[in-house]
Amino acid sequence: MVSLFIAGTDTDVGKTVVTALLTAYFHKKGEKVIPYKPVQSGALEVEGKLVAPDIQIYKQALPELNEKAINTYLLKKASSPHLAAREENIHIYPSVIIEHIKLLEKEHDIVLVEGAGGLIVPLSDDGYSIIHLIKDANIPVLLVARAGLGTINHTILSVMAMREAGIKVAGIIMNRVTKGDQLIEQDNRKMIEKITNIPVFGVVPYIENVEKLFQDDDLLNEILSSLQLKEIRI
Ligand SMILES: Nc1ncnc2c1ncn2[C@@H]1O[C@H](COP(=O)(O)OP(=O)(O)OP(=O)(O)O)[C@@H](O)[C@H]1O
Ligand SMILES: C[C@H](N)[C@H](N)CCCCCC(=O)O
Ligand SMILES: [Mg+2]
Repeated sequence: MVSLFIAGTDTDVGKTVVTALLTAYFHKKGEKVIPYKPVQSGALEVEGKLVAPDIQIYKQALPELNEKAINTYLLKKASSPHLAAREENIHIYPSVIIEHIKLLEKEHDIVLVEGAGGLIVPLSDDGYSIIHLIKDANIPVLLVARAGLGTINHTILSVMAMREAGIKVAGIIMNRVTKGDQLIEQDNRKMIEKITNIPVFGVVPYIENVEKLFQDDDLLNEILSSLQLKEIRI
């Protein structure tokens, strides 16, 4: 039915953790939700097989996920997808990804599409990037941003780029990937909301052991209830 693109201000900001949290949230609400990682670079080798690291986290939130249905391009090099694809003589076709999103939309209430890195991350040598894919797929964005020092610039630049591209930004979720100065983090949230006029739905706390998060229902429910996810309008 509907899709939400989980974009980030950078790589390693927590798009996967937020996608998995949203998967758990919508599943608990009884929605038929599916996360989709169209392009995964930095594939992991597990028992001689290449697997997508992000999907391993999704499966902690929703164990019954079929990996083949939620990843289209699986690339070895832990780099920008355009380089990883070039290294393997693979071409990433946006049309293939968009078609797959439409197929998933037919079978689910909500599709959560995770990007790769930040917004201006090329998928091919011609510079076609994640932001172009979002525009062509015509999907609203939930932007994931670090909570700490440096995020004001990254987040507002990302919002400016999406606005210039005519992309709808549904909201922002900030993420404590590190334990930083709380005064800075609280002020970051206020300044970002004030300057962008986009709601920050909440701040994901620093999680001591992400691997165990989805087995700890109390912690999971505590984090989910601390985020104003009911405010997300798709
Ligand atoms: N709130 C948090 N507390 C502690 N660690 C976190 C938190 N959020 C993310 N991490 C850790 O930070 C790293 C990067 O997170 P994640 O993989 O979600 O980033 P990403 O934006 O999806 O990266 P990519 O661009 O590779 O997809 C991971 O090791 C993850 O476990
Ligand atoms: C390998 C990494 N974990 C991501 N999958 C891809 C990040 C691409 C970042 C490109 C860039 O901004 O320089
Ligand atoms: Mg990720």
